[in-house]
Amino acid sequence: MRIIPESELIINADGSAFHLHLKPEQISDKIVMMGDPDRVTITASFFDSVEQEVHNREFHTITGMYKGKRITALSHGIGTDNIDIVLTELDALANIDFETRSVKDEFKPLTLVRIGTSGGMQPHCPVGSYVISEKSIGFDGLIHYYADSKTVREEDFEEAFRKHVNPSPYLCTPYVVSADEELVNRIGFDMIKGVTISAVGFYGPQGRYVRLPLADPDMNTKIQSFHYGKYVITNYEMESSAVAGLSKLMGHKAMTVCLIIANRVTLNSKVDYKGSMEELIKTVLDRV
Ligand SMILES: O=P(O)(O)O[C@H]1O[C@H](CO)[C@@H](O)[C@H]1O
Ligand SMILES: O=c1cc[nH]c(=O)[nH]1
Repeated sequence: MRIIPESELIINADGSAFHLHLKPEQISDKIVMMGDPDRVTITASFFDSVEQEVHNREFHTITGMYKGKRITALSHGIGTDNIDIVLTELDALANIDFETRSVKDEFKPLTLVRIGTSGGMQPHCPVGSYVISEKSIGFDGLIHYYADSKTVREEDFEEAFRKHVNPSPYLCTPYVVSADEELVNRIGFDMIKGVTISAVGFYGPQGRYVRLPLADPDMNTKIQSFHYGKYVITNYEMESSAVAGLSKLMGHKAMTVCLIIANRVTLNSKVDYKGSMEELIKTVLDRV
């Protein structure tokens, strides 16, 4: 039996996971996740009762009951680097015995749904629409740090994308992963399904030119014209690739659904999106 050293999985003095500050009994196996800590408060406002509320850094967690289901709402902050922390600690909370520091005999699968905001890359993903990341293309490179990424990556799709977009060799090699099919069909049956790019930033890495000129000003034109079978790239956000990829490697079910708050084709955006976000959250809570 492997004992995981203290330095590799840091457990706080109160028995909680290092960053999330959560103890194993404080999370449900149904988890909804979002970048914004305030979105967790909004999510919990729909709960019938609240059992736990924990804050640390950008990680805000509330566990409660919603229509007879125990659900955890948790904020992950921005970026796939945060997803590495959140997914590893959630998986540890579910599947590692914090007393013995060893992997439990029985695997506990988690269901993880990220409810995010996103930028639409096609005319059929206007501001206000809900887009499911059926597949994600990670520009982040996180998955390449873990063994067996080949088992969850879609290499033919990756190759076709690389040929079409011809990314600079200085960037991470883009990887392609799919969300959990059953979850996508259950939660997103009436929503737009597409392919999402998880970028490593909001501005230059998503082709936004504010003051600094871009290294590849044609990147978004190439992305918008890319086709692979029935698939086109629908939207940009910053976490879905790592959520889908790490969850698949760990054996959990995961998907991302986003509210489109900017459209990069029509060049418009909406900053007052609270109502549409509340509707999306309630829909996910009903279906998860
Ligand atoms: O609204 P959230 O869930 O944070 O998602 C999107 O918004 C942030 C950027 O503004 C990134 O985290 C991106 O993925
Ligand atoms: O354009 C957008 C909007 C929200 N989040 C992103 O990452 N990009």
